[in-house]
Order: sequence, then C-alpha cells, then structure tokens
Amino acid sequence: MAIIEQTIFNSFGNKIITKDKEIHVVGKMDEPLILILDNVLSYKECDALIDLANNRMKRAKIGKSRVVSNIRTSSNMFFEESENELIQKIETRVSELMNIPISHAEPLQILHYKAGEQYHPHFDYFTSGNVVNNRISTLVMYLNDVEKGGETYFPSLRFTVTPKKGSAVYFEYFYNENRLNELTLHAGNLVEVGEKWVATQWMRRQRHRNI
Ligand SMILES: O=C(O)CCC(=O)C(=O)O
Ligand SMILES: [Fe+2]
Repeated sequence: MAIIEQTIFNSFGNKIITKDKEIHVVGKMDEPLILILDNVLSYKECDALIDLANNRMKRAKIGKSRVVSNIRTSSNMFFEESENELIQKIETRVSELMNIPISHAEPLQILHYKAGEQYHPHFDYFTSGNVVNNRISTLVMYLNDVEKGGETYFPSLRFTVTPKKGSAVYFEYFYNENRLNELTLHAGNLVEVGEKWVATQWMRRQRHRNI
C-alpha cells in the first residue's frame, strides 16, 4: 500500500537520539502513524513525576469538587509550563521527540487510574469548539507497570499497547484525509489489577504558550 501523507514525526530506523536520551522504536504502524517507544523516561523520572503529581491530586480533592464524568473515571492534574527543572527537561525532550516547538505544547498532564477505572474511546482532537488551533499529536508516557489491564486500545485498528514503565505510545491526527484522523480513536482499558499512571503531552497546530 502506498503511503499517502506526510507525517510530523521523522521516524527512520530503530533509534531516536535526543539531546539527553536514546529512545528506542519498538513498534510502528504507518497510517495513521503510531509508534511504540521505549526509554522515553528513566525510572527515576517516572517515580519523580508520580511523587510530584500524587501530592497535588490529593490536595485538589480537598479544595475543589471535580466535575464527575463517566467518560473518564481516572483523576488528573496538569503541571505548570516548565514549572521546575524536571518538567522543563521532560518538556524539552518530548518537544524534540514530537518534532513540534515547545510553544505549541499543552501543559503536561498526569492521569491516575485505580483498579476499576478506565477512559472510554475518544479522540484527542476537538470536534467542536477550538478547532482552529486544534491538537495535532499525542504522546502518552507510561509511568509504571500495570499488573493487569490498563492498555491503550485503538478500537478501529484493533491495536493494543501494553503499559511499560518509561515507554510511550505516540500518534498523530494531522492528516488531510479525515478517515486517518478518525482511526486514532483510543481508550484507556479498565485497570483490572494494580494502578496506572501516565503522563500525556498534547501538541497544538499553532502556538499555545506565551513563550
Ligand atoms: O491512559 C491511556 O492509556 C490513554 C490516555 C489518553 O487517552 C489521554 O490522556 O488522552
Ligand atoms: Fe486520549
């Protein structure tokens, strides 16, 4: 099958060498482009992100009542843009990896699923509202190993990614042909045993930050 469209991500070979990390490509689908990447974050970075986020999710619960949605039963929080050295380092690496300037990046999101929680199938791009400066690509980084369940699942492609600490799944939906964007429908499968922590980076088509 001929490859129809240009992609954002430059993926040649089995390695991507960023300024501070050698990332491994361990799986790939061409259209839509989906990459399974290993060694995106070190174990230490995964643990540090969980620690930093954990305190804040707890705090958030005391003060504000969150909007309850049955689309996503997990809890989340966002880091401030470049709020500390760790976040800055990860944002820089991720922006280099995703081939999009950091000014187009949304704040890094942390999601926590307890056993019994899940994220139903959804698109990461907006189908109404701010479609001018829409999202164009996603990197979901796995911060821990999940004992059972918690896979990222692309139902239209019947494609499953198993969480592995430090690894990530990348996908983009910036295609002219909307059918390809629609194929990026994805879900966070029910966590059956254990818990699941992920960090999600979404990129926008245009500048999103004031830097
Ligand atoms: O938890 C996952 O595997 C997917 C997370 C996700 O879809 C998102 O953050 O947009
Ligand atoms: Fe998503």
